[in-house]
Parts: sequence; C-alpha cells; structure tokens
Amino acid sequence: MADIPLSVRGLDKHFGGLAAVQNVDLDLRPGVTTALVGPNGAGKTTVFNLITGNIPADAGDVLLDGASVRGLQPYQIARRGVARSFQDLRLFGRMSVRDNVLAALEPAPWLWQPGGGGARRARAKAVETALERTGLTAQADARAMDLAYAERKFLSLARILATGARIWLLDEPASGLDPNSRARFVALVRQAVSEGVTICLIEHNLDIVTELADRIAFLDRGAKLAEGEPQEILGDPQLISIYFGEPR
Ligand SMILES: Nc1ncnc2c1ncn2[C@@H]1O[C@H](COP(=O)(O)OP(=O)(O)OP(=O)(O)O)[C@@H](O)[C@H]1O
Repeated sequence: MADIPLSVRGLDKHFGGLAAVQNVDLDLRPGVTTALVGPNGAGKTTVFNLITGNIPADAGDVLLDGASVRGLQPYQIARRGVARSFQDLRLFGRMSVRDNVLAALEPAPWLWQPGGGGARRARAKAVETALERTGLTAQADARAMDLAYAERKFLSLARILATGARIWLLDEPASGLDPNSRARFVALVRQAVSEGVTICLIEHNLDIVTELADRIAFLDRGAKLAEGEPQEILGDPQLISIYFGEPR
C-alpha cells in the first residue's frame, strides 16, 4: 500500500440519521485519473472533505503513501501534497489574481532569515509559472472578482498548481465552462497527469469524464456501487438509470 499515494479504506460518515458515506474504499494511483460519479447527494464532496480532514470520519481511514492521516488538520494533509478545489472556488475576491495564488503557498521566511531570498524567489517563480500554465498572466494584477467565471475557475487551478501538490482533488472543475475553456482545462489536467500528478475529480459532465478519466468510482447514497473503466461503468444501464435519477 506504501506505493499507492492515496488510499481510502472503509470510510463512513453520518450526518444525524443520514449515511452520507458508507464503507467507501478507493485507491488513487499516479498517472491514473479517477472520476467520482453519482447522482446529487451521493456523497462525492463528503469523500473529499473526509480525505482532506475538513470533516472527521466516523470510521475508516485515509492513507497517504500507506500511512494513516487520521486526526491530522487540513493544513497538515495539504503539506503532505494533497490539494483540492471547491465547487464555490473560495477565492479572495478583492485580492489580485497573483496574490490569490501567492496566498495558497506556505509563507516563505523573511528576507533577512537564512534562505529567505531564495525561498521568496522560488515562490514568485511558482506563482508566475502557475499563472502562465492557466493562461492568467495578462490578468495577474486584476482583482479575482473582476474575472470572468471561466477565468476564476482557472485561478482556482493555478492555486493548486503553484503549490506543487502531487494529489489533486477537483470538485466539479469543468462545470459552467464554455467549450474552449473546457479544452484548455482538459489539456491542463493531461499535462499534470503526464508529470506524475494523481488526480481525482468529481464531475457531472460525462463528456469530460470520458475524456479524462481512466477509472470511475460510482457512488450512490453514500456507498460505492461500482468501480471500473469508464466504458464499463457508463455502459451499465442500471448505473446510468441511477445517475439520471430514474425511479427505482
Ligand atoms: N455538513 C453537512 N451536514 C448535514 N448534511 C450534509 C452535510 N454535508 C453533506 N450533507 C448531506 O450528505 C449527503 C451527501 O452530500 P455530498 O455533498 O457529499 O453529495 P455530492 O455527491 O457531492 O452531491 P452533489 O453532486 O450534489 O454535489 C447529502 O444528502 C447532503 O445533503
């Protein structure tokens, strides 16, 4: 298990009487993009929240390189290389695009501290590279709130890119994107995967899922009903009828 960057074992979460996540297992491997697919309320975002330590699990475990992260705070899990995006993006609207990216990074030492100059230069470089790769260089000084919706989504990706995280959890990253931005998004994810990043995404757009995912984990009412290659899962009439909410 030590060679699997992120494993989830027997994860459970109840909200009162509601079983939001039930006994979910998941392995995320480098170079393999996994999509969490399922109807609204299936528990997908809750799985992300449990992985990142945003909410505590009732039972089960999350392992990074085989070691449990149980009880760690979200910032401690982030330091181990796990980054996520949120459906509501969570940007600092009045701050510049560049400062939004900078704020996603660990603070650097002061200039007068040992290594301070080098660390600050490395941070600035990481920010500029992330802006370039997301096509935001020209808007670096604009306020985040003044960006178009698609650009705000790319800014949330730039924040992840700049951290150098090796595991990305993306919550509906392509929702609301126009076809051109969608193509940019797909290219960006593919490049990251080719560089060894492990990606798990929650996505309702099945075209994006088909384009990007190597595996699909299908959730319904908190439980993982199936996992396999996209063709297999999306070709299963029973799963598709669950996905589109047909009466059972
Ligand atoms: N903090 C919370 N308190 C109470 N119930 C919650 C909480 N967070 C999620 N839930 C409930 O848990 C269930 C799973 O929610 P979750 O957001 O994980 O689903 P999802 O698959 O991501 O849905 P969607 O595709 O609509 O985003 C839902 O019924 C939701 O209402």
